Amino acid sequence: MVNKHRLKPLYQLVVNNFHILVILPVISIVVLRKAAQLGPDELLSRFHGLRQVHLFLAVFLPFAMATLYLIRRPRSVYLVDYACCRPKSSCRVSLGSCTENARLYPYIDDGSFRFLSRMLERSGLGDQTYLHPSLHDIPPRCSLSGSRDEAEQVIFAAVDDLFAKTGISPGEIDILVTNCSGFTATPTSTDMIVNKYKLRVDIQEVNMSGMGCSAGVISLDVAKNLLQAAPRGAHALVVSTEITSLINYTGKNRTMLLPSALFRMGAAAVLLSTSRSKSRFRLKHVVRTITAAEDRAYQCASMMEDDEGKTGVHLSKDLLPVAGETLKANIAALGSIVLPPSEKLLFALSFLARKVLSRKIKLYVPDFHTAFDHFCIHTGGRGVLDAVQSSLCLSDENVEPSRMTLHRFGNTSSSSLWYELAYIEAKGRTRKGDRDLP
Ligand SMILES: CC(C)(COP(=O)(O)OP(=O)(O)OC[C@H]1O[C@@H](n2cnc3c(N)ncnc32)[C@H](O)[C@@H]1OP(=O)(O)O)[C@@H](O)C(=O)NCCC(=O)NCCSC(=O)CC(=O)O
Repeated sequence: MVNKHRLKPLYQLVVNNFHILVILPVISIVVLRKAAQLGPDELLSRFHGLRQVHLFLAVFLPFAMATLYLIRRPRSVYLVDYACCRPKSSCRVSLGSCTENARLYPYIDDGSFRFLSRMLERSGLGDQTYLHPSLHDIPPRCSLSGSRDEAEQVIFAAVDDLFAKTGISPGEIDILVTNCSGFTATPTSTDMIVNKYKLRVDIQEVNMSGMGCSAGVISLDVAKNLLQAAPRGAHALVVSTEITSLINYTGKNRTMLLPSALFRMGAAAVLLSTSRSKSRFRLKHVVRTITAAEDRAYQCASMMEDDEGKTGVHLSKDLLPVAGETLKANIAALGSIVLPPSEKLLFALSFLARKVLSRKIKLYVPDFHTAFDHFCIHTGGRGVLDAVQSSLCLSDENVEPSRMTLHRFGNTSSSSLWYELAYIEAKGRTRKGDRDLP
């Protein structure tokens, strides 16, 4: 019997190197046969027959086209370094203390308490995640000043660390992009950073809110686009965070109780540049997939009031399937750019077979290990990680950085992928040339 595991590397070798293994030899054979048919005298006389203008065009045109391509292609964007906030140890909360506190909240009934404690148990969070001190109180004290304090704590800790790591001075920052879904105060978090670090008056700043965990990657894309339009060597500072202490839901709606079991304090600061010097990573592709046009996707995570007028964040049960479908669409778009021809061909064949032969034929799930060495999957909750692992056929080792980040830091929303990258690096798993999927 043919061993599938031995056959696949051979198949990949042939398909991925088709041009070297097949096309180049075929062209060489055709050219050599033609040359042999003509003979050396005929070849020489044809060569002498070439006019200077032909030779000039043969050399100049490819050279001119290559130069034009190099001038017009978008500048590469590099990730100089990144830093993740580790909140003060006084902010640490164990699952036990979360449960004990919840039992004492005056507004929580038995049903809500049982649900919350079960969700805490099943969430995938460990005993060392962080919440702002205002949420340690019984009942929690949620206020604008508390949230501003949380924002300052996590953002400044991450940015201080980044400046210290990179040795860059605040005056060298040209672009500032921040994202935080729930906390949108005036002055904004970008102004908070400008004021604290006395950034230049002419920096370009963008402050994004309400965009959830996806905003981390969207911020990178915005910073990348701004950098490509800025003078060469410019620097962009991207700060991603979620502030947990603005709202504490006091109602009984389960979909709105769930966030308090999952979301935790955290932030990451990232320095990007179009200069390669001192950079650690290259930002290769950013693919956005926006599904807000569909009502089900639009409504799956929203800040709202329940029937009793109590404000909270509603996480619909549809969120998991919607996230799965969106991820699939996003990966398909990304896959068409990054996957090797061997995987694209298998996918195309399974797609054709499904269309032409039978709908029972399963679509081939590409082997993403052929395009990526590490996976940073958003730590949405244990259920999110389980679903992504099974739909992308990832190994336990692939999702370990996400599970460990969820365990250690909880769902820190848009900053979670940087904590995962930090985990991968701390474990010494990255090598030069590795490719990461955030
Ligand atoms: C919460 C979980 C860890 C629970 O794990 P379980 O294995 O117990 O899950 P389960 O599916 O069996 O569900 C257990 C019980 O919880 C209930 N349940 C599950 N999801 C619910 C929801 N969204 N609202 C209300 N109830 C919910 C189920 O009905 C069930 O109740 P019963 O047993 O009574 O029938 C998991 O379901 C999970 O990770 N869900 C995804 C959480 C999520 O939406 N994350 C994304 C956050 S947004 C985000 O991350 C983006 C951002 O940052 O902006």
